[in-house]
Amino acid sequence: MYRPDFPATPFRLGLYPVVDSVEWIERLLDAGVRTIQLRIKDKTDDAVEADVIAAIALGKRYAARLFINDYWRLAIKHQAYGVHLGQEDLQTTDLAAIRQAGLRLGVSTHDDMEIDVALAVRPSYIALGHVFPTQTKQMPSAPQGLQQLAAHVKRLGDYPTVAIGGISLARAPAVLETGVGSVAVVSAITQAEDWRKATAQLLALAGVGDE
Ligand SMILES: Cc1ncc(COP(=O)(O)OP(=O)(O)O)c(N)n1
Ligand SMILES: Cc1nc(C(=O)O)sc1CCOP(=O)(O)O
Ligand SMILES: [Mg+2]
Repeated sequence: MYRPDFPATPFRLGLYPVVDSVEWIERLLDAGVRTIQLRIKDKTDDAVEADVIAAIALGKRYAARLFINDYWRLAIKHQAYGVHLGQEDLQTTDLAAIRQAGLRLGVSTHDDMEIDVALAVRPSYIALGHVFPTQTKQMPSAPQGLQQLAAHVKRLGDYPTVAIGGISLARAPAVLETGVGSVAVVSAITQAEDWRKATAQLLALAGVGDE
């Protein structure tokens, strides 16, 4: 069986909001979230560096697991807890530098072949998406659905996993029933009528993750 070749995360990362600003990071950490990602798209490193520094500082202040999406050089430079990368990023990233710097690595996957690629990298966790249709990101593939998610979770055994894509409060219980270690959400929190209530309800279902 495969084991991570990057620093470990707990199997259960719990509720994992993916957000695009330092303001959201601070709000959600203050609301009790302990696994979170800063996902700012299509900017230069220079343009996002101040936000990356601020997000990492907040992650440390709240003893949270703060992942930086895409900007792996900045994540290393400022010592984030971890980095999240997509499949296409794997070809252009210095993975050894991330490992040597002691950062955790999460990798996106969307089917069995992408899981093979991810397992070859032996990241800290494997993200499984998109489970349901999503309005947040244009996806080239079809939603995998709960059955396929459950099959992936079973295949991966005790490898840490994160489900993402179209996960709402109503759908979260069925997602968690697959045995996946974490649910990552964007719109279920950021587009909620009452984000505090939505976060509290999702935390009650998915938890804050294990130590
Ligand atoms: C937890 C988690 N899972 C998947 C993704 C998607 O990452 P990626 O494929 O790199 O796509 P972008 O988010 O960069 O558009 C994620 N960010 N987080
Ligand atoms: C950023 C992202 N990555 C996905 C993947 O499948 O890799 S799905 C997704 C968007 C998730 O947003 P929401 O919770 O609003 O559906
Ligand atoms: Mg990415």
